[in-house]
Amino acid sequence: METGTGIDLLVHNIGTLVTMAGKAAARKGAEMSELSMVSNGAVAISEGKIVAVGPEDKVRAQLGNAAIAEQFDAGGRLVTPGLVDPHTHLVHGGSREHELALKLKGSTYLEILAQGGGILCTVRATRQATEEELYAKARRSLDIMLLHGVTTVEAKSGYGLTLQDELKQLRVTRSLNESHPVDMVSTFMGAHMVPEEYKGRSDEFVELLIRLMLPEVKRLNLAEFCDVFCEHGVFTVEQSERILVAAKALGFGLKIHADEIEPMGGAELAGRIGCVSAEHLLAASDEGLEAMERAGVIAVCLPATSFNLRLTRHARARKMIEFGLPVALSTDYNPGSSPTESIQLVMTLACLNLGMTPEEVMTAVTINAAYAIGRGDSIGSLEVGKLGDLVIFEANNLAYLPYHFGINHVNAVIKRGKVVVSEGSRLSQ
Ligand SMILES: N=CN[C@@H](CCC(=O)O)C(=O)O
Ligand SMILES: [Zn+2]
Repeated sequence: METGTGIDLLVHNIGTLVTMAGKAAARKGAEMSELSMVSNGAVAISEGKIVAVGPEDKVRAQLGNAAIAEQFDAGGRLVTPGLVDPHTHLVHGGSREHELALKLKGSTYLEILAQGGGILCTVRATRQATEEELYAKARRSLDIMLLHGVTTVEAKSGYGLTLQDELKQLRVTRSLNESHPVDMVSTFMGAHMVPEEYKGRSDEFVELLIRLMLPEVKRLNLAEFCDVFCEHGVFTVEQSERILVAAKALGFGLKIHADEIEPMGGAELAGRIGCVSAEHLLAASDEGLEAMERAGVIAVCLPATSFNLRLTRHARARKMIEFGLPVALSTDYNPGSSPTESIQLVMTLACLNLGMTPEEVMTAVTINAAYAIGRGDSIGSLEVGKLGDLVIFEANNLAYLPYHFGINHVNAVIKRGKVVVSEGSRLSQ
């Protein structure tokens, strides 16, 4: 640390500090269990970034006589990097609680969709909503995410499916990024569904996406990634490839909802065209997972979705880790298949249903999630130069978080060096 640098915030008296410090890449295999933990730790933050981190005595020695503007006593608690939610459908109109009764009567997700419900129901509600209404609803969900320890969120469009309605969703994400403490990463997902007005003409809609929507979203700089729902009855592998290859040529990073329900070859496609991440993957083949591993694609598993869809099959996270794939976790927050903002619930489900250990889960919601949205160089671990994004948990060990489930363990959240949640439930913005 440079002598004379003033410290804006010193977080001290940390019982267990999970730094996630390590190699500058997504963690795979046994690396997913290496968390670089420190006992009796401290973190010093200046101008939003970490300037010193480690055992408290060493951090204090490093700070020397530097002025410390504010101190935060962590009270011996567990402190981790700010959690990262790398896959959400945050901005949308309406809700779909009526689908619960259909589900209980045995209707599947794809059956509800084929009957004009599901995503198409939310498309109608999103088209009807004003930008202000969408903003207010998404902001409430973003507050809940922050209260649960999430400091960076990816958000997809895909409930507009016309240029104007997609841009409306994307502008809401941009406004949230500008006005809310949580940092947003924006993804264009015009290929979330074929809209009703293009029923039976999906190739024409694919052309519209490629010729009109993608270039316009790029021109307005409203999204960094492009995502496609590659699934039976939605977009084929061939259509998904055309859209993603066009997006790549425009400079978008690529994501794909792959092999969620039916084995389609989506994981193979993700490897072939170099997606940054592939999501869901419940039905992905061994060959698909190997193709992803060779291309360095991050597997984003969404256990709240398989739980909520009452699926007996889950993403094969253990196999993925064995294959050397970096695994990330996310809520997949959306009004249909995963109406929850709670990343902490996801952490429990990842242990119980995917067989991941608490250490692997922590890696998956921090550093690997950060790499899944292209932010591995600035968030996801507590290292000098990275953002001062920290969560103070009402716990003194890692396993306690997934073990004691269904409640919010957050005591406080620090975003870019500012205390934005304190005493577990107060938003101090
Ligand atoms: N599978 C596709 N898209 C979302 C669900 C969206 C919805 O049902 O509204 C998902 O990732 O689960
Ligand atoms: Zn999704």
